[in-house]
Amino acid sequence: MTKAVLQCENLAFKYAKTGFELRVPQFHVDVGDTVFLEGDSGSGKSTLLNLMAGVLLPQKGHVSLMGKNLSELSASQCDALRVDHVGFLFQQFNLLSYLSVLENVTLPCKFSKRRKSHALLSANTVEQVAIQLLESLGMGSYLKQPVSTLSVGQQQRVAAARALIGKPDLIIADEPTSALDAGHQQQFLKLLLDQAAQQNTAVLLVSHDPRLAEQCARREHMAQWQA
Ligand SMILES: Nc1ncnc2c1ncn2[C@@H]1O[C@H](COP(=O)(O)OP(=O)(O)OP(=O)(O)O)[C@@H](O)[C@H]1O
Repeated sequence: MTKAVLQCENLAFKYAKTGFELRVPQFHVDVGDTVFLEGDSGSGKSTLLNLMAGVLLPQKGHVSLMGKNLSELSASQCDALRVDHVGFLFQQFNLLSYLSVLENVTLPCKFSKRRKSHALLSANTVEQVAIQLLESLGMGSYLKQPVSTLSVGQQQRVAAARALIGKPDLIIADEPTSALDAGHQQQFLKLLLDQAAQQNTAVLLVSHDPRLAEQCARREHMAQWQA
């Protein structure tokens, strides 16, 4: 049986201020899955991602991560579950500018014992694992460099290595290629998906750009859930 990493069931969420409402009867990401979630601007992608991360809680239904209902967890339990099982890759990268490339990539292993112990299955130190990941993403010559001195495309690959380290069960990538030109978008996505496939990490790719769907196994559209 395929196991869901992430599952939304009968989800209903409404912002009191604007009245925008999202209803998601059923959505799931399975182990090793690659799902492309597309939607126009304002269709509720960020809202759904916040629900999936437990940052927003639904008024009805639930989101489960690794079989655990996020609405039943305390904020600290939710944070711990998220860092253990999910790597995030955002449009703005969220890298720490005062840290080196290597320090940024090893960060999740400082916050998650699980990610650290997974990383240490394939090498003696988390730094060695970070170097392997950075090399596979073509960033092996930039290890000690402060991230503030890198190009946008290079920062994107550092952020990808950070999301991948310690074999999380899922990577949530929100418009991760928006700062790249079309050729580099496909190339970056291929690197990310190849690496994720090697370590059996599922990827949920959220974007308004349908060209990115080609490399994913499944495709879902926000329009199906519009109230
Ligand atoms: N904090 C909030 N309070 C009230 N309404 C909100 C809030 N955040 C978003 N909305 C509304 O919810 C709707 C969906 O917004 P959301 O940011 O989830 O869409 P999106 O698909 O991520 O858009 P984009 O692609 O432009 O980032 C919009 O109509 C927006 O005005």
